[in-house]
Amino acid sequence: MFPKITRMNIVPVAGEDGFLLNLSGGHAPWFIRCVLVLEDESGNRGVGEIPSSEGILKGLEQCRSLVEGARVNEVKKVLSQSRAVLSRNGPEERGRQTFDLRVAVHVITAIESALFDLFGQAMGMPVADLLGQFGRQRDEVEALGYLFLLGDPDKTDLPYPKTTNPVDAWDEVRYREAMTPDAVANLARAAYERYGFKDFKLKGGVLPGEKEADCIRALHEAFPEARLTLDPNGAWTLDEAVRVLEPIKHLLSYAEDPCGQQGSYSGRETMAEFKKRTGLPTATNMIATDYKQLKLAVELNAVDIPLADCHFWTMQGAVAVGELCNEWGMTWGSHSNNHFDISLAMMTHVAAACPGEITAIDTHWIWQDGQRITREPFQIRDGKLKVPTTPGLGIELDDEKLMEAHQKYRSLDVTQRNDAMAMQYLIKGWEFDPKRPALVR
Ligand SMILES: O=C([O-])C(=O)C[C@H](O)[C@@H](O)C(=O)[O-]
Ligand SMILES: [Mg+2]
Repeated sequence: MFPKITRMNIVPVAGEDGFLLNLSGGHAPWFIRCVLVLEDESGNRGVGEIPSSEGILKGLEQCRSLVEGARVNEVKKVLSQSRAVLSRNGPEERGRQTFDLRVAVHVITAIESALFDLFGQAMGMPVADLLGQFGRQRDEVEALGYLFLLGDPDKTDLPYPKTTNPVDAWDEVRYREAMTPDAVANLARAAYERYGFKDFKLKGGVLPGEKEADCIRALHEAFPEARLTLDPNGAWTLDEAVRVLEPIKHLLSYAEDPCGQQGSYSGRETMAEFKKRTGLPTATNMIATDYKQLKLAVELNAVDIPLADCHFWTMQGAVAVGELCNEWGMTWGSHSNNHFDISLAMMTHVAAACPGEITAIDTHWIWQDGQRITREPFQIRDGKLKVPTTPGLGIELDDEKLMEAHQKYRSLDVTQRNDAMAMQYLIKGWEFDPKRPALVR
């Protein structure tokens, strides 16, 4: 008999973040996540990490009675019951922010991750080996260097982290203003030195498009061999996207959400048109975020690289997208938001189980590196993450660090990401506009 789950702990947590800029505004000095910890009768613990919001915390509570008392091998039963309960809350929208505002899919993922962690431990198998039709497909997962334009923290009175004892170039640059092509190339060099990335992505949707194209030119000059992409989160109109990216298309491997919903045209329609007009492959974490959207995106030939982040596709869902991509001649990739080391492990296992050639996964980890809630966070070396061979997710929770992160959450009095708050220090009264780069006001 497999052990029963005796306890479900829902632990909202917070960590430190820099002044990272994007279409939604500027990151606050903190980021908010939710950790789910399941304990079973044999004393094992399983964990999951997702974004946090009041809705998500409530959604997890709604599933408590389905999880507690279940056996650790009842993964599918618990997940389908949870799905049914959550569906009664009504339909949900991703929204137009750079981040996904849905509840149910995140709640399911937290439960799924913690259950697979426990089930894997009971079976003596790593989660990657249990996922998808084929299990583990690789022992190392490539990650990309995820770069951001950075606001000047000294223009705010917010408690942004400061580096006191830099150990390397990355520590020198990660919390300082970076608004020029040179500064972006410097970030890439410093990140390369520490992590060995072969690919880079620049978060756009901040400056006028042409200025961001100049940053790509600087990145190419610094790393002529690197696969590069620019992601304005759909801020540009179709014409703007073509105008900005056509001159640098030979430097880009693909364009991520260059345009999106525009007037009466859907994001899938404008992206399909963008692909026709430029010949550039496209990636998205905005217009193919569930099966219906993915079907429409494929029918319209709008997307080459669905960035199926397990946090909003579920772990099994993300691998299913990877399997479809492999069959349909598309390329699987993963999006990310700020995250702790549990999510890093979840994304690594998921990417390991996707068959065929996949693209380097996004991770915000480089901005959080040094913080942890597990004893030994996975490391990025030579641009890669090793997929563990130990049972479950292969991580061990550090209770003291978890409590520290929870105390930080409690001290903040915020329950959800809000990038407008910090942005208002740079532009008084700043408000989100999905069709205008953050500093174009
Ligand atoms: O690829 C993306 O769209 C993201 O990583 C979305 C995130 O919300 C990003 O914009 C951020 O962290 O500011
Ligand atoms: Mg994106």
